[in-house]
Amino acid sequence: RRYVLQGPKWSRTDLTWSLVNRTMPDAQKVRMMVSRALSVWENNSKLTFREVYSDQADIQIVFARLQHGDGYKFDGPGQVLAHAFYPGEGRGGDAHFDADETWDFDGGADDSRGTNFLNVALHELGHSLGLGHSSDVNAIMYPWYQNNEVDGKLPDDDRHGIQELYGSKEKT
Ligand SMILES: CC(C)C[C@H](CC(=O)NO)C(=O)N[C@H]1Cc2cn(c3ccccc23)CCCCCCNC1=O
Ligand SMILES: [Ca+2]
Ligand SMILES: [Zn+2]
Ligand SMILES: [Zn+2]
Repeated sequence: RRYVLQGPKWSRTDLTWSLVNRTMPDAQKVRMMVSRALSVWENNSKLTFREVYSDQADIQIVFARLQHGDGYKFDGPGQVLAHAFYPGEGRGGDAHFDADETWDFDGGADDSRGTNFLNVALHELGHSLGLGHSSDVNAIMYPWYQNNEVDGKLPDDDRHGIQELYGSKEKT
């Protein structure tokens, strides 16, 4: 067990999410990738996710740059790529992505077209669900970005972490 369970967890398993920057370029690709990242967590737990178009969503997805109102300012291109808040009311669960990064929303296997948004979204949404960082270098929750192909399969350490929080899917 290398992952860290970070305190609070959601008291519900049916959660909602919403993309705040609805008119940003590539908004459709962003929504698709967020949905793919959430289904990876959904497939390995009892959690279910539903997209809503409201700022009342449990998990708000935000693209912002530098100072953006939460005291954790971003730093321009590179360095910190994103951050997220652990489960809770208000900004709890929200995931913020640095708008100054060159994001690749098409799931490129190398970083030739930019930083793989799907990988970063998987990591941030892990925090949104209550997972801290892992010392397992192969884990999604490892604190350093790596463009590792996850197509659907969650590394063991991350799966153990999410199942400790929210159980595993009923064996059908
Ligand atoms: C895991 C990731 C999706 C989210 C994490 C932040 C995080 O944990 N959010 O929940 C992140 O951005 N980590 C930095 C950590 C980091 C690496 N370096 C840095 C140089 C300066 C500042 C930070 C870093 C060395 C240079 C590479 C910089 C580009 C990649 N950046 C990182 O890997
Ligand atoms: Ca940055
Ligand atoms: Zn923020
Ligand atoms: Zn992190």
